[in-house]
Amino acid sequence: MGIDYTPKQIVSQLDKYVIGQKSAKRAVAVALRNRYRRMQLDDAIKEEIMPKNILMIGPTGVGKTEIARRLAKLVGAPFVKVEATKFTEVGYVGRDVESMVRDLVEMAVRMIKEEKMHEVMDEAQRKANKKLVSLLVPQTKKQAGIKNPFEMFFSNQESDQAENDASDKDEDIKNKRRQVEHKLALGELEDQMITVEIEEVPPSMFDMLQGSGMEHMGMNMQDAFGQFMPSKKKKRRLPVEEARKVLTHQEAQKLVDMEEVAQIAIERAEQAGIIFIDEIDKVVSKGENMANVSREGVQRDILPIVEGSTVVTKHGPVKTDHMLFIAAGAFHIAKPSNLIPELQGRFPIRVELEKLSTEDFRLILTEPSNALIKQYQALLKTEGIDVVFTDEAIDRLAEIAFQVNQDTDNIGARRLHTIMEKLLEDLSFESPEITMEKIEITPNYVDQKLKSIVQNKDLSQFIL
Ligand SMILES: Nc1ncnc2c1ncn2[C@@H]1O[C@H](COP(=O)(O)OP(=O)(O)OP(=O)(O)O)[C@@H](O)[C@H]1O
Repeated sequence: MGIDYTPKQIVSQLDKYVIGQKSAKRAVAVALRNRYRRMQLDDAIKEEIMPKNILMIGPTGVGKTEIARRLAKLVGAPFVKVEATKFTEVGYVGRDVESMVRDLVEMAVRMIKEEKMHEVMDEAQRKANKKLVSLLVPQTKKQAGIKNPFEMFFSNQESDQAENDASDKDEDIKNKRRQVEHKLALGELEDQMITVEIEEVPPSMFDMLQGSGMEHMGMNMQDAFGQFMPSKKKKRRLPVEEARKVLTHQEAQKLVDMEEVAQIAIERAEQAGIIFIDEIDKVVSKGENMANVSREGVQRDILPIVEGSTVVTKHGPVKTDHMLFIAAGAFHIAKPSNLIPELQGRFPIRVELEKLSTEDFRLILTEPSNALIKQYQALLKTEGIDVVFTDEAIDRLAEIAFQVNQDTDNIGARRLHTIMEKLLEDLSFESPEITMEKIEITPNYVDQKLKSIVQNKDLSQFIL
């Protein structure tokens, strides 16, 4: 799935979402292609080739995460983003570094489960429809006694004789079921209320211990306690239309072999997983005090995972050797050379991301497939309003974003989110009552909504 993209193809796909940042895009494209190249080799040499991890250096909000996340999506690779600062050294309270691998596997399991559920959807739907029929026309007299919508259609057909004569009754039920099936197929029973049983799977001991730094203990405890935590069943009354969705989901879950899912997920995480470690520069020490020593400890703990080790997860052991790690940081104060040497060696590809210019902001607002302006336009269109931005208005917004970033904190393209929200706040509130079909956003409109805030530094720190 996309794994055979050439680097050029990858870059051009990334261009759809991320403006500029050419060298970072090229680096991840090559890393991905190398994976594909490795796959073509025979096992002996394949095992020898380790992925070349990437260090992205650049200020906040310039597209580091976006590039990695889009890349993963493009090729169906499991992806997690973690903050290096959330980890503490082994033995201290906080997340242990291995949790990033467990999170990746969880992500892979969700992904594969979704894929598998999709594959069995037709069969699940057929089964759900069958179940709906038997809920609407229960088999036994006792069940038939439960008030159900079917009675509204067929209760007059029930007779004492049918009660006594088993085969007549069977025939009767068959007929009723056929009729209900027909009505269901025609969509005539969609609003009927029925009672369905919903199974709630309780969290496992392992899940409960996640994040407590005691996950490894959970491995054994899960076995010990698992049997005391049966799944709960809850009854809910729902219209047929909703009940069908619930039943289809339940049937699909039953059809999916979770052991197979776990196995494929582990393989996918091992071979294609991408772990994005943000704020790596914040765990860099200069060795001056205790706090710094503990930061270095985090790097030492991360090292074996990046070098390749086996992490125990509830789905089984996972090897990290061929996962791709992308570490990122602003490196304003610390430098990559302040990382412990072994870790530096594991991130041989260094790419710098550029600060974003006014022109970049203009492009980010308009060009990407998911550009903010397109998103707001789509939202307001649902109220029947066409919001049109003049080129000058977009220029003005880009200038404001740039200026506020300079005057307050530079949060990169994230500034555009707050600015757009403020700009369209009133319109979003009033749009259901507005009768105009087209609203033009002009530089004047932009100034009217934002100028006073931009000019007041204290205010813009809070609002924009
Ligand atoms: N070059 C860009 N092109 C398009 N959108 C961008 C770009 N840079 C940032 N954005 C948008 O800004 C937001 C933040 O970007 P992103 O998460 O990539 O930041 P980052 O560089 O990883 O920063 P941090 O390290 O603080 O997480 C996202 O919504 C992203 O879509």
